[in-house]
Amino acid sequence: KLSMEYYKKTCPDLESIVRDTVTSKQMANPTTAAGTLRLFFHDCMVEGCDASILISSNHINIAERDADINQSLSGDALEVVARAKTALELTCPGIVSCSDILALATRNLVTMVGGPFYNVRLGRKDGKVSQASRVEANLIRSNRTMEDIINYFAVKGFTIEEMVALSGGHTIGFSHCKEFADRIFNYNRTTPTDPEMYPNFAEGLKKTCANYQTNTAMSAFNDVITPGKFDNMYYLNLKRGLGLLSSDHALVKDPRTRPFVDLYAADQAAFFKAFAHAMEKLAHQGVKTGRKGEVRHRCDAFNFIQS
Ligand code: HEM
Ligand SMILES: [Ca+2]
Ligand SMILES: [Ca+2]
Repeated sequence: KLSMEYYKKTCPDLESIVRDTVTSKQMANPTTAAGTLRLFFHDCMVEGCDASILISSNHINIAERDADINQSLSGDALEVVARAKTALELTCPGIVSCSDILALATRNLVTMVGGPFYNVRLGRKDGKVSQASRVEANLIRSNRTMEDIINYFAVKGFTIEEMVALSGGHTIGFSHCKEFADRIFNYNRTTPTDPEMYPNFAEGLKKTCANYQTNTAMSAFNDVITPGKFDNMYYLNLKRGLGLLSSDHALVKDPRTRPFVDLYAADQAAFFKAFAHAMEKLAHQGVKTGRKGEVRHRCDAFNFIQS
């Protein structure tokens, strides 16, 4: 359904316009790459890769962006897509969908910070539904069991190996303290801190997050060793007790996921190959073509609501 040549005639400069926009944004704001990767994941898992995540709420609709789990999505990520859209509307107005822009921007940003290149096929249409109430059932929280996480990804069509590879997205970016506070302050009745966390790491996190309930912006890097570089350090960290989220650490505990953690920790090329493959699959999740969607004029509003 999707193709590499989709905009070849109608917008031949698409790739270079997206590349230029993304490069200057990432250089000015180095957190853009991680923010955009997470934005893309949250888009594709809810209504498919259709830019439903980019819609703003208005008086008649509470959009996905306003669901609790999406409150922490990156403003820089939303902005890089909006900037690319503005540039594209000047060159080829009404042609390129916001969902294709997000897919391309994500790939370029992952590659820019050191991750693998993969092909992004194009021709997605933008969705006409974006409801906050449909988000929670389609995304998963880091405090869930590995059983739940495996099942969640299976329902979306991903194998255990693909899930472990996609979790490697946490090799970049950060998490707010509330996402892992239970692991350091409230682990169980016998100990406040997960004893499987590397002690100095846990101590550092406790300091960073000491006032997290009042200082809600406090956060920690997902990959404490190479937070800005897309590499396999995430898996090496997991083996040393340096995983941040409960769902990260659970990957080394569960016998179904552990072999893949070991493989990707030992072999970055194997991780890159698996990640690239899984991202291509993610990018095809529930895509809409033809009349099932539209090409938005602006990424934060449906066409039919615009005056
Ligand atoms: C097991 C499923 C997953 C869970 C439970 C999970 C959970 C989380 C949580 C709680 C955060 C922190 C959000 C914040 O506090 O701002 C986060 C951040 C992030 N996640 Fe995931 N995630 C999962 C899978 C993925 C996947 C599949 C990707 C992409 C391939 C991904 C990419 C990211 C990135 C890049 C960040 C950092 C965002 C930033 O720095 O702005 N995650 N994730
Ligand atoms: Ca979506
Ligand atoms: Ca890293």
